[in-house]
Amino acid sequence: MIIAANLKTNLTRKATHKYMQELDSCVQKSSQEVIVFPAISSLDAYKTDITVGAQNAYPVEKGAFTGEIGLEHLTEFGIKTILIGHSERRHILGESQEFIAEKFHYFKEQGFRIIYCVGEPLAVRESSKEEMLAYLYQQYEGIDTQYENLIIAYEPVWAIGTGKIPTLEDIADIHSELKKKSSAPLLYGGSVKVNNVKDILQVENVDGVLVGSAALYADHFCSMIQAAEELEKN
Ligand SMILES: O=C(CO)COP(=O)(O)O
Repeated sequence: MIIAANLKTNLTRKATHKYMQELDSCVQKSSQEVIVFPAISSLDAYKTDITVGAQNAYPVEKGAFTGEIGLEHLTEFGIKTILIGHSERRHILGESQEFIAEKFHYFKEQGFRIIYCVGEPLAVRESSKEEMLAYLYQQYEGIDTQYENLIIAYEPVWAIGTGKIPTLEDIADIHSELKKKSSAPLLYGGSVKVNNVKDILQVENVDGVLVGSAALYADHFCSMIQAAEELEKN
């Protein structure tokens, strides 16, 4: 399974290096695919089996895009994995579906592994299932759902950072619908914690998790990796 951590705007460079060292010993004993997306200031060529990904980058090699990093800043560290379409980039930073699709196309052309995020806000969730699926499917516009290096992450916006998660039946239902759009590995994200990760990973069509706040502690994230390991062994 794919066990991914999105550290968002957390952990200094020094703290991230300590985090990666602590996590590396846990990952050595695991057959799970572990991906960590550190803060941009902590990108580095870490000596580890953990895949390091970029939470964001501008769809150019380099250029006049103040405040952004481009392909060459990722290549410097051997980074070939990127998160695209996260709800915080959509709803807080205002990235349009058109620009997200442009980013997707650019990093696909560079052969990147892409974790592509989709998810609905609460108001959409509370409407009909048809409306919710229509909203989610709009987030696939301009995206090559057959791209061989694609991973999808379903992250209901109302579950991110709230401690609330859909019922396991709802996760199963939505994941089965999303699998009709793409056979790519499909992760669940949104308030994944040590105490619910095993249940979530056992849901059909859940191929892993994308964890935010609970992954900020290496020991907590390690126990989630171990939970996935135990499930695969049994
Ligand atoms: O946004 C997320 C991962 O990308 C989920 O965040 P939380 O795990 O903090 O809800």
